[in-house]
Amino acid sequence: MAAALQTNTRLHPINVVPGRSFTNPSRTPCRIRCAAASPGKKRFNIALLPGDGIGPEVISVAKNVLQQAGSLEGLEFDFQEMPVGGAALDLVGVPLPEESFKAAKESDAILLGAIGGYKWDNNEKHLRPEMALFYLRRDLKVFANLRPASVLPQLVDASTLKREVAEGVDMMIVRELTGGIYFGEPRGIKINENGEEVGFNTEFYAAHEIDRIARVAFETARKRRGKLCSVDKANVLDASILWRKRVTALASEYPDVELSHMYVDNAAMQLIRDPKQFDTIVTNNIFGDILSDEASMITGSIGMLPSASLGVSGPGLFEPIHGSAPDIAGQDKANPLATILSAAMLLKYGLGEEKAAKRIEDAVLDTLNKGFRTGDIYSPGNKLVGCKEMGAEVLKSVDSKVAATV
Ligand SMILES: NC(=O)c1ccc[n+]([C@@H]2O[C@H](COP(=O)([O-])OP(=O)(O)OC[C@H]3O[C@@H](n4cnc5c(N)ncnc54)[C@H](O)[C@@H]3O)[C@@H](O)[C@H]2O)c1
Ligand SMILES: CC(C)[C@H](C(=O)O)[C@@H](O)C(=O)O
Repeated sequence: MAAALQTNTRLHPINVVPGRSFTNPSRTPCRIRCAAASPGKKRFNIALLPGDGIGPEVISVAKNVLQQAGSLEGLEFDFQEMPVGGAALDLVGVPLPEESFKAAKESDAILLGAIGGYKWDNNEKHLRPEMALFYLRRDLKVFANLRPASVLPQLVDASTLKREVAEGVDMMIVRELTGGIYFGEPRGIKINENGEEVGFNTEFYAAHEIDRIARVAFETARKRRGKLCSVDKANVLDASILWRKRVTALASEYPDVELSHMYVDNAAMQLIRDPKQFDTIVTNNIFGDILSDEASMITGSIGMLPSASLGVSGPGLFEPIHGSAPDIAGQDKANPLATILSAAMLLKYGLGEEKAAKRIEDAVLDTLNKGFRTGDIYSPGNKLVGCKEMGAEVLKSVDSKVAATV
């Protein structure tokens, strides 16, 4: 298997900023040999963007799981690993090198680790690692961010909420990803008429942006338990008033979906009070960012939550919802399950390969059933493992499923 892994890994030279370049240890892909070696297999190009901090640790583990689950379903992957975020800043001076974007854009799907870290925290805004995420999301036009948050039976005791509150929680947060205050104009920092510095951003939504995310959410709810809660701040914000109006107008097209509305401050409270009341939540960019981090703790850890960012066409972007966790980076402490489950979402939503996705989901459950836990989801009586060992155990479970089904 290791040979196949290496053969399929494409490491390309990058030339981005004039006068500055770097070359990855170049290994030419052997397309002909690979294709000849496995006739009849479906092949996909996957862009791997490990990023910073724990990003490379969780991506390396998730890549192996993706490769193995895929190969058991007749899929072959050409992986192209490219720098983004702080890693790219250090190499070529920009957070999203053109070559990295090109590789992502031309791939069939993108798996991203995480971006950011203390080292670059004081950079000017356009030179912050996080800008890579904004450019990727905006330029790939992946406006719909699906963030599932389910309490797995194996992890009820890892939740910070009481068992009876956490047990059975299963929700999908549909976060608008390419609009709102993250991208609205005007924004900036300037000196006002009193000579004082002022910082400002604009929460901006056009009707079509609300409609398209609302449609994704209605469709999502329809395939789940048929309940959609739209979260806004329509008692204060004009953009939210329009949001609520458009979502309400669309409801007549989805009579099978029960629509409700909730103010975001109440939603933050209700998520902790009675999270089981939620099935599908649809909300704007910033509220979705905050509520999904909150929801992650109901499930036990932010290290558990995957995400899929999808547009109308082109590759989807798949990433854990957590960040680069600089406090534990390089210590083999990261929980790789959010990234492994993002790989499952990549297979399901990005490539339409549901069977391979299921293999990964089953393997994660199997690994948890065997009692393996990283520190963030550890509870007494289980076996504490690091990122690598957790990955190795999931890989074993992917394999053992084969033995059971062959
Ligand atoms: N999508 C992304 O790439 C993304 C998302 C959020 C934050 N960030 C960036 O990451 C950096 C750190 O941000 P932060 O500290 O606010 O959030 P974070 O998510 O990186 O970490 C918050 C806390 O959760 C823990 N944690 C996160 N992921 C974990 C995992 N897989 N396993 C175990 N523990 C985990 C961390 O150790 C930390 O204590 C910042 O630069 C931020 O901008 C990036
Ligand atoms: C790092 C940051 C820019 C990002 C966001 O706010 O979208 C993160 O919190 C996320 O959820 O992916």
